[in-house]
Amino acid sequence: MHTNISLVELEHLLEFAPCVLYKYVLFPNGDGRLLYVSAGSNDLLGLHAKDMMGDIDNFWSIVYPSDLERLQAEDNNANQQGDFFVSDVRINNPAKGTIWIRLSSKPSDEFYEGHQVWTGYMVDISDTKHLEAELEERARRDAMTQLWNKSEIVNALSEELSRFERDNLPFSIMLMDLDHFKAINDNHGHLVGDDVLLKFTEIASSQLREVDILGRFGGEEFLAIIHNASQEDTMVIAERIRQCVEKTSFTEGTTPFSITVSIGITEVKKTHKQTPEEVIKRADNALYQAKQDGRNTIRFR
Ligand SMILES: Nc1nc2c(ncn2[C@@H]2O[C@H](COP(=O)(O)OP(=O)(O)OP(=O)(O)O)[C@@H](O)[C@H]2O)c(=O)[nH]1
Repeated sequence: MHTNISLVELEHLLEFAPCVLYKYVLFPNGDGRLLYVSAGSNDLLGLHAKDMMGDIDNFWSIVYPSDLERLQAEDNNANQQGDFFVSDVRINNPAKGTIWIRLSSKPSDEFYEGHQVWTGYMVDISDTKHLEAELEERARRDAMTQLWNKSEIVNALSEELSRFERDNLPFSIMLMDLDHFKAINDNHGHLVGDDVLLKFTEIASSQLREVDILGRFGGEEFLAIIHNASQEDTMVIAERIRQCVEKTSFTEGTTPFSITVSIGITEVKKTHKQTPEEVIKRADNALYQAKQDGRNTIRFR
C-alpha cells in the first residue's frame, strides 16, 4: 500500500525520528558546508539545524578534538574515493553529555556550485559503543578472577620495559605459583580449588599498590609487575603475600586446610634491551628454585 505523506507530516517525522538527515558538500579547499539538517539535531546533537547550516564550525565545535581530526581525514578520503562515508565520533551534547554518533553518507545525484552533494544520516550509537568497550574489556580479563589474562599481562610487561628504557626506573616482577594445587583439587574438589584461586587473588591484590599490575599467568600461576621497585622492595611485598597465604585457613565442609605459595622474583635494572620473555624466564627460574628448595619460599634471579 502506498501512503502519501504531507510536508507537515514529514517535518514532524524528521523532528521526532531518532536520527538526523543531512546534505553536505565538501569544497576542494577543504571547507565543508551543511546544506540541509533535519530538525532531529536539537535532540541528538543539542544544536539547531539552522545554526549548523549557517556555520558548520558550530557542529565541528561539539566533536571531541581527537575524533574531529579523524572525522575530517575520513571525510576527505571518502570524497576522494567518491563512494561511501562512515565515521563514529564522540560529541558533547550540552543536555546529554558525551554521546557517540555515527555519521554515514554517500554521493547523491545533486550538485551544489558544481560539487557533488552527499546525503546522509547521524544516529546515536552510544549503547553499541559501551557494549563494545565492555566486551573488549572482558576479553582482556581472566573470566574467573577478573585479573588481566596472560596476553594482557605480557603486554603490560612489554610496556613497562619500554618505559624502563626511557626513564631507567627499576622495576621487578613476581611469578607466584600455589604449591601442590593439584592435591587441593584432588582432595577437596575443583570448586574448592576455584575458591582458593579467588582467595589468593584477593590476598595478592590487597598487598599490591594501585600502580602495580597483577595478572593470571596460567592455572595456578600469577604474575605481578611491581612498579618502581628493586628486588629488595619486592622481597618485602612477596614475603607479606607468602605469610598471608600461609595464615589463611580454608574450610571444605568441616575440614580446615591451608595452602602455601612459592614466589620467583627478578628485577629489571640493566640498561640493555630485554624482551618480556627473557624477564619472565628469569622469574620462572627463580620460581623453579623456590619449588626445588621446598616450596612456601621466595627466590630471586
Ligand atoms: N580448580 C582449578 N584448578 C585449576 C585451574 N587451573 C588449573 N588448575 C589445576 O592446577 C593444577 C596444577 O597442578 P601442577 O601443575 O601439577 O602443580 P601443583 O600441584 O601446584 O604442584 P607444584 O606447582 O609443583 O607445587 C592442575 O591440577 C590443574 O588442573 C582452575 O581454574 N581451577
